[in-house]
Amino acid sequence: RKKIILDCDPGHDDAVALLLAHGNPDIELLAVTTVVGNQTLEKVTRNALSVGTIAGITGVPFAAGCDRPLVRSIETAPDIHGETGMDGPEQPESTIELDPRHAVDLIIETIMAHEPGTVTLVPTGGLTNIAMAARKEPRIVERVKEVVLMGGGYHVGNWSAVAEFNIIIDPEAAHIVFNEKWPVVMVGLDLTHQALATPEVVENIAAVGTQPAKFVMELMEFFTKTYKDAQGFDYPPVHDPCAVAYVIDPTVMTTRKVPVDIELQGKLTLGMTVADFRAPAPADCNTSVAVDLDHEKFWNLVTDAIVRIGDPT
Ligand SMILES: Nc1ccc([C@@H]2N[C@H](CO)[C@@H](O)[C@H]2O)cc1
Ligand SMILES: [Ca+2]
Repeated sequence: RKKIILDCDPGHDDAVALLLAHGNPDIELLAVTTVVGNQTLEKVTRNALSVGTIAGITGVPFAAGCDRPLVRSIETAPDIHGETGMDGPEQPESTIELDPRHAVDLIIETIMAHEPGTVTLVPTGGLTNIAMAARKEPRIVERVKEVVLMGGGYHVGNWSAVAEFNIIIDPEAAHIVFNEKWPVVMVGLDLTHQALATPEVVENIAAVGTQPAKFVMELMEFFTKTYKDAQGFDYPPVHDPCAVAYVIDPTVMTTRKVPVDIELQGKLTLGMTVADFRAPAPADCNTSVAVDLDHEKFWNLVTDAIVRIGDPT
């Protein structure tokens, strides 16, 4: 099984990523950590615990991390995720106790406790916790198998013309993560904008008929409305589970090995993930970007995970 740490900011799509990671039999979820992003740290942490409760996740530590970016001030996304960060469904009170450790320490301890090259880091929010972990314990960089992150976009932006939310809310953290010597797979908007929750997709999930399925359906109803109002999409792109899907089955998408660096100075381009497609990629290039999604295979993974979760509560 593939061991992962999910660092997230739930977030409607982070919630689906967590359900996919928990439900898929090939993934061993070692830890769930939260970071400020879609909403404040307090709100996204409450949301993560709610999803864990609904999914019946036990024996997995949940820890909260950084409550603001390394340098810049907090920027949240209530226009998409609402005031709670996961508006739409009723949220149960959590039955999961938050781990007392800081997320950065839980990330470090988890990686150092497992064989080198066996733990995959899956960030689906801003990269503040990941950057802090690499600075506090540089040895995690050569031990991590790979970093598979939802973020960026080589030709697409959503928080500016050329920058994506997870990167631009903490571009200094992103610069650290993309420039460490670990392998980075960037699952950006170019890919995730193909992961649309169409009515057919939502119907297939609703047909599972369980409480978690109902929860996802209600998440998607809200996400559909806000994505339409705020970004003019007919159907919402469910970004974060794409990163988990890649870890489960890399053939669910195509990738290109290209150098990627983060713009920190641009007036118009701050937070842009600048990908250099000029061939050939340098031999020491440790970054790749996701290009084409196998839509059918992806949504089958998500629906299958929800089926496997059953009705735990
Ligand atoms: N408009 C908008 C803002 C933030 C996000 C969140 N950031 C990433 C997509 O930009 C995902 O991780 C998602 O949780 C999605 C849409
Ligand atoms: Ca997210």
